[in-house]
Amino acid sequence: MSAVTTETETETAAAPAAEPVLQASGVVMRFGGLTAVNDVDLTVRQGEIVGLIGPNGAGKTTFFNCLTGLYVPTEGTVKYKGRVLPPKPHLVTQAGIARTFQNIRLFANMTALENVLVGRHTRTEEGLFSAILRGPGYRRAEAESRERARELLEFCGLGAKADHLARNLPYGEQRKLEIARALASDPGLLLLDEPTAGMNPQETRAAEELVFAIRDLGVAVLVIEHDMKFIFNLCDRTAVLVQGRKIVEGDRETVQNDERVVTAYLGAPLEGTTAAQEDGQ
Ligand SMILES: Nc1ncnc2c1ncn2[C@@H]1O[C@H](COP(=O)(O)OP(=O)(O)OP(=O)(O)O)[C@@H](O)[C@H]1O
Repeated sequence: MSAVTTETETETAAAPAAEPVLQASGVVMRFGGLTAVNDVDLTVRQGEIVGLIGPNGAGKTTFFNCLTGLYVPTEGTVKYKGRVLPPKPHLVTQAGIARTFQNIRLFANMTALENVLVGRHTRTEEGLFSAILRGPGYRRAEAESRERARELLEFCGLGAKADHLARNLPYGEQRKLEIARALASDPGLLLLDEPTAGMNPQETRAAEELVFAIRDLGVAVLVIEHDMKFIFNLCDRTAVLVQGRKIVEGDRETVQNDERVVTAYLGAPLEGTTAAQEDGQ
């Protein structure tokens, strides 16, 4: 190789070194006699969008809860950027993992901007006294937070809705607001739990673009979805959970052609497969 390295060569050489952002190893979650998550390993690397699919009750949300400190796994470890995560949700957020929920959890009587500001608090350093005294440090931090919150609303397509109450936003926009709020904590990894549930097809396509844009910001994404077309359009890799176990993980072809996956979905071809083939993908 020549001594002069072009930018392209540098990028190509750097690509295989993408660091793991998330490393879940041997994660088990038991509720009494029920093993909801059974010995699951999953790695998400910098720059990746990874899908997590599986039939209802497969353990997907429980696995998310294990990653975000809502549950302490019965067994196994979860590392973020090489460090074992503390099993407390606010510490996980502080470490750099943000999430959205399957059932939207916004502050209904607060504006869109205020909801994003709430998501920002883990990144503001002004303490209680500063807040009470409202000194220059506090005012500066607050102004910066507001500016960042407005940027995030703009980024998520909600720039014109900053002053609307969350409860008055259409469902699809509430989902986007959840994403804006999650991004406010400046995560390195974003976990999305069924981000397109209740969205119409146009909103779903727009959500796809938003997830690509988030990845392009340098945020790795792990997404649970039942919409297979969404998953296969978006994800570099997809893992399939069935009855708590990861039965397969790979690219679109690997997952779609795996007989165990087809069987798990009651023998029906995976939804989205036909559309994808028609697209010639
Ligand atoms: N807190 C809990 N206590 C007892 N059982 C639970 C608890 N949370 C989840 N479960 C059980 O664990 C299993 C996995 O549930 P989970 O919600 O993780 O599945 P899922 O794949 O996310 O399903 P869905 O696609 O329907 O959201 C289910 O049998 C569920 O009833």
